[in-house]
Amino acid sequence: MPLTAIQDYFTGDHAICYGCGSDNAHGLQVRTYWDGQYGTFHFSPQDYHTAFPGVVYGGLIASLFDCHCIGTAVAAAYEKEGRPPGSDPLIMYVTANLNVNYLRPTPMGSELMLKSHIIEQKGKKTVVACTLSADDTPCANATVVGIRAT
Ligand SMILES: CCCCC/C=C\C/C=C\C/C=C\C/C=C\CCCC(=O)SCCNC(=O)CCNC(=O)[C@H](O)C(C)(C)COP(=O)(O)OP(=O)(O)OC[C@H]1O[C@@H](n2cnc3c(N)ncnc32)[C@H](O)[C@@H]1OP(=O)(O)O
Repeated sequence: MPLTAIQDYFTGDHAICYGCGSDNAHGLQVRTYWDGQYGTFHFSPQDYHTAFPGVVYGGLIASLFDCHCIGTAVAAAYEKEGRPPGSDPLIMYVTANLNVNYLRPTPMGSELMLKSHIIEQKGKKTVVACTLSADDTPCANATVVGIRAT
């Protein structure tokens, strides 16, 4: 597992994203650690991330999937080109499609783990799959279609 998340290489206009921008003090600070096969991210929901008593808000979960999967697409694209992550010219993807399945209520009070992998890299399109687990139990999964923007 790398010590630096892919989002930590983003600067300036690329660091303001609500989901993953390091310069966005109100953001979620999603961080994707790509090991060449999987992207991993841990997140601890706060009290204000609640939907129902004891249950994490689903829109938050969608946002975590969104930026973690785009981060996975970016990291995998650097690897495919044989370039160090974050090197210029910067590789960036945007979300074309985000599909979430909520399998069971995601509990508050547990650290969530998101684990992503690449389904397809073809031209400017990358498809990423991801599972969100709490206490080793899958609570939601997602597929994200990312399109290369830069
Ligand atoms: C909005 C982007 C502006 C430019 C951004 C530039 C730099 C970014 C700057 C800062 C960002 C920094 C950090 C951010 C990190 C993470 C961001 C979080 C993610 C987001 O928050 S990001 C915001 C939400 N996001 C949008 O605001 C996108 C709005 N949208 C569009 O800008 C276009 O819609 C676009 C570009 C998506 C596609 O336009 P296009 O013309 O390139 O597409 P095209 O027709 O060529 O299709 C090519 C292949 O994509 C497939 N494809 C296309 N659309 C699809 C869909 N909806 N579902 C499934 N597959 C789809 C086709 O089927 C084909 O696949 P195939 O090749 O296999 O046939």
